Amino acid sequence: MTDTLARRIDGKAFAAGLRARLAAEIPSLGFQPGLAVVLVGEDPASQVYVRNKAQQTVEVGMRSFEHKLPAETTEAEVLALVATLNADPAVDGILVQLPLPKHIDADKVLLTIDPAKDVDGFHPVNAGRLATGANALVPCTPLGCLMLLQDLHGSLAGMEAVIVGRSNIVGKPMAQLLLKADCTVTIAHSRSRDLPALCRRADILVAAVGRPEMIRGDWIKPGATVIDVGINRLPPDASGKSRLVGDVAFAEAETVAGAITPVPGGVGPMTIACLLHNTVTAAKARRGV
Ligand SMILES: Nc1nc2c(c(=O)[nH]1)N[C@@H](CN(C=O)c1ccc(C(=O)N[C@@H](CCC(=O)O)C(=O)O)cc1)CN2
Repeated sequence: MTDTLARRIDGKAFAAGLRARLAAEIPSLGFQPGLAVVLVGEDPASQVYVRNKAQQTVEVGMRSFEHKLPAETTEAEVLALVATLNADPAVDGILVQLPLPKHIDADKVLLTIDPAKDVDGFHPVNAGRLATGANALVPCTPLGCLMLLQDLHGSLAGMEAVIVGRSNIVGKPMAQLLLKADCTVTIAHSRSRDLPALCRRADILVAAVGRPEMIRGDWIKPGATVIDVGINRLPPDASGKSRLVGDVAFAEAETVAGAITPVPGGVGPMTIACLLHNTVTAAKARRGV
């Protein structure tokens, strides 16, 4: 524990700055990039995220195409919609909001998206490009984490990074990005031996496990930078209020860490800002700009 509290990394402000830079760039492109977002079903959190995506897309000066489909939509219908969007010249980016209803195979849907329009960066072609160091569309959440880290530290070369979580959406691409930035990278997970000791090695600790407040203060190396990707809504307390917490026990962690992302207001807002960034990247690449 240290006398001073960790610096709070303000993802909300950084995301606003990124959106402002995109809004300034878009009029000079000579064309208007378009983003199509597909939502299947009525998951309340997904509805909010999709609404925010559409609103922010328009705010930065791009075209937004929203496709809201009922929960009983068949897999074949979703695949047909993706095929139509692949062929639509006004659409530069396609995002299918996750999670999908259980009767739809998400991997099959993601595989159908044209890799050049895959602004989520989830298609195996983009995952492979990222892994081999080629130009790729990079998953938005880890890209946002990298931007925050580089803004804070400049070069990350030589730093010891530990990522807790091995998902295709966050853990694995985060590891590739940090490796590319010359960090020494460990991916830890639920079966890792002595997780607290592994975490204590980290100059950069990325928590992406989806378990509320699992990473405790005494798992953190004094002065480390902690990036909390978790967004967990706790059940309502006695007063009826529900609270959003990360995968890190924030009150403990901020007495040990050097810098930390809060939840909310840390990594979350970067996800949508990076989606807009990826759409502009995809739009330029499709036109050879
Ligand atoms: N196709 C995708 N599906 C999902 C992704 C994704 O990147 N692509 N990520 C998440 C959800 N998500 C965007 O889709 C997302 C999550 C959280 C936030 C955010 O700004 N969170 C706020 C808090 C919001 C709240 O109050 O609930 C914060 O952390 O400050 C934005 C986007 C799963 N699906």
